[in-house]
Amino acid sequence: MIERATWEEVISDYLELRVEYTRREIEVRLPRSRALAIVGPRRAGKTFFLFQLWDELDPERGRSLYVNFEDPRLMGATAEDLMEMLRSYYSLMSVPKGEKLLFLLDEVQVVEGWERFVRYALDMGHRVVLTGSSSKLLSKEIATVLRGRAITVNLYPFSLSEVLRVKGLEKTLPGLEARGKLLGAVRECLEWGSYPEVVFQPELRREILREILDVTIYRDVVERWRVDNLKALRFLFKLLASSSHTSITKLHSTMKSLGIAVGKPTLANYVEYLSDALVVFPLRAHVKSEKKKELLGFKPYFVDNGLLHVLGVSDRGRLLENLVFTELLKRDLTPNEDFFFYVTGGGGEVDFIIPGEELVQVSWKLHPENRERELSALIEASAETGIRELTVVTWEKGKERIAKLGGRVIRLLSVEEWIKKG
Ligand SMILES: Nc1ncnc2c1ncn2[C@@H]1O[C@H](COP(=O)(O)OP(=O)(O)OP(=O)(O)O)[C@@H](O)[C@H]1O
Repeated sequence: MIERATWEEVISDYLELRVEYTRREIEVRLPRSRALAIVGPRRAGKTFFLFQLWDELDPERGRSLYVNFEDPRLMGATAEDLMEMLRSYYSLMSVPKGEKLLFLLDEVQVVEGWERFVRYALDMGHRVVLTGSSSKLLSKEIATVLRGRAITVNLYPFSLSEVLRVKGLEKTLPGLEARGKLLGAVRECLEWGSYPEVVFQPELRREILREILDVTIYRDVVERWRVDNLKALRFLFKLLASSSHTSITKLHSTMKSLGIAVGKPTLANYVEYLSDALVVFPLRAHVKSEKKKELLGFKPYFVDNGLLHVLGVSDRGRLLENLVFTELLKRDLTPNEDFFFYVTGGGGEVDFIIPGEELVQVSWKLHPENRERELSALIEASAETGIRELTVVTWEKGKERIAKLGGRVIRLLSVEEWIKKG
């Protein structure tokens, strides 16, 4: 039981708390009668985004309260305590009972029965924004426990354009020096990713990324799912980082050949746990037949390039492909729902297909040896799907801006040109 005096202290402490943050470029609507759940991987900035929303929705903080339930003063809080929180707020702030409030509930999953309070608050006409860490509360679970009374917004590490804004480089200025700085910033994202802490404290980036990996693996996967074969999980994680295209069968045989004993169903579960923790995304092929989809395996992508880096990945092509993947995520596209990879009838592969919209091929550089392969896969995929928006994203910019082939036009963009277009 949390006493009223404790609630009053907690509520007023948070009302006074000011957080300096970089504005995120994420649009949200907060409808009445539904809670807004902010969902994302560890350390992406969910708490900081709550503070941004607080400033946007109630800048005076006159009819709202923020509570972080990991506050040690609130240990053991239950749904009944949340009712006491509400009463304490009305009396502390001398607000007439029944006045509509905005609740910002951080790490709400630690409160036993939180969903009952949220449903009650919505029924009473209050507005609710919440975050839950993926160790206990997955986005799909939020939808279930709130019985459809939540909308979710996905929050990932900074997008490239957010990083450029942080560094004051969002408007490209003419001149070699400005271009050099811009390329330097994009290269840093390619190698070190864009977790906010990494962007703000580059001198500590290796340690920060290692800590994020550990928290994700131990708290969101091992503890949550009671994984007992830690050796297999850690090895799998590394293997996923170094594989650009794989399948459970392939992973299983690689591990077997290295003497790591783990069953195929267990491996499939581990991949799912990592994907629930929003750290690894197994991207599937865009095909109707489930059997074919299974046969084509998946392409593992990571939520941030920095994680790949500390896992020892240095292949530039893989890093660039992953960067493009993370940008698609940040455009609010959901892997395996809104985008996939594509395999043509002739066996050519296109890295990303947004069905009905766009085909995107990623290549470090187009040169005579790979040009034909990369472009003809796009042309073939275009003929098969009817998609005419065709792009090749490269790192090294050639002189060519567009390629005309097979009666189609393909845009050749460097990664910084491509993000501007998005
Ligand atoms: N918008 C931002 N502006 C400036 N710094 C930020 C921003 N977002 C995040 N950070 C930095 O990243 C750190 C982690 O952010 P935050 O605590 O919001 O992440 P989280 O997603 O809530 O993490 P967890 O899942 O571990 O609870 C912050 O302590 C801050 O240093």
